[in-house]
Amino acid sequence: MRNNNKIPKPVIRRLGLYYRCLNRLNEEGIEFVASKDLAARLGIKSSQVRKDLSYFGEFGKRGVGYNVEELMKKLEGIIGVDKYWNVIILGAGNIGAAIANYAGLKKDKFNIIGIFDADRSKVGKKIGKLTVQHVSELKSFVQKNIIEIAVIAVPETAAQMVVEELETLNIKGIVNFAPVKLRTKIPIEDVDITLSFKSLVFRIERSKKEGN
Ligand SMILES: NC(=O)c1ccc[n+]([C@@H]2O[C@H](COP(=O)([O-])OP(=O)(O)OC[C@H]3O[C@@H](n4cnc5c(N)ncnc54)[C@H](O)[C@@H]3O)[C@@H](O)[C@H]2O)c1
Repeated sequence: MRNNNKIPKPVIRRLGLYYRCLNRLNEEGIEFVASKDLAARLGIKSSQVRKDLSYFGEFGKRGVGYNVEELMKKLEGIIGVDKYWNVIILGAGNIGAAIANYAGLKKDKFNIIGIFDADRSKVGKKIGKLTVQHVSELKSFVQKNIIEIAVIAVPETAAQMVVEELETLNIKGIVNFAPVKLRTKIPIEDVDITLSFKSLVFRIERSKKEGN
C-alpha cells in the first residue's frame, strides 16, 4: 500500500463515491461487483476504478470482481470512516441548520455534536436534537469533547476570524461553505455551490457549440 499523502485528491474523492455505491450494493444484497458495473453506476471508466483501487493494493479477483463487503471494510479503513467523527458547526443560519438536520452525515459516522452562533437571539434555539450555543462556549465545549472536524457556515466576512479561532482550538479539518479562500494550515474542503453552477453552465455552452 502506498503512502496516503501521495494519493491524488481526485482519487480520495472518488473513494468516497465508491464507498457510497458499495453501501447501496450491500443494502441490495449484492455480494460481488465487477469494476465495470461499479464504473457504470458512477459514470466513470472501469479502468479508472481499477487504477484508483490499485493505489491501495490488490482487491478484485479476475472474473469475479470485488467482494462488496470486503471492499467496503477496506475503504472504511482507508477513508477513515471506520470510526465516528465528532463535528461542530459554526453558524446556525440556513446552511448550518441544513447540515445539522442532514441525517446522511450520521449514517456515514459524522456525528454533529454542537452548533454555535454569534447572534444571541439564536442561542437556545433547537435545531434537530441540538441546541444552539453561543460562540463564547466554543472553547470549553472543544476542551470537554473530542472534536476533529468543524463546519464553517458563517458569512464570508466572519469566516477568516472563525478559522483562526478553530486553529487555536486544535481542530483537525474544516468543511467551509463560505465563498472565500481561507488562510489556514488546517486541511480544508471548500464547498462552493456557485462553482458547480458555473462549471455546469460551461458544459452546457460547450455542448451547444458542439451541436449536441
Ligand atoms: N444559503 C445558501 O444557499 C448558501 C449557499 C452556498 C454558500 N453559502 C454560504 O454559507 C455561509 C452561510 O450561509 P447562510 O445562508 O447559512 O447564512 P445565514 O446568514 O443564514 O447564517 C450565518 C450565521 O452565522 C452567524 N455568525 C456570524 N458571525 C459568526 C461568528 N463569528 N461565529 C459564529 N456564528 C456567526 C450568524 O449569526 C448567522 O446565524 C455564507 O458564507 C454563505 O455565503 C450559503
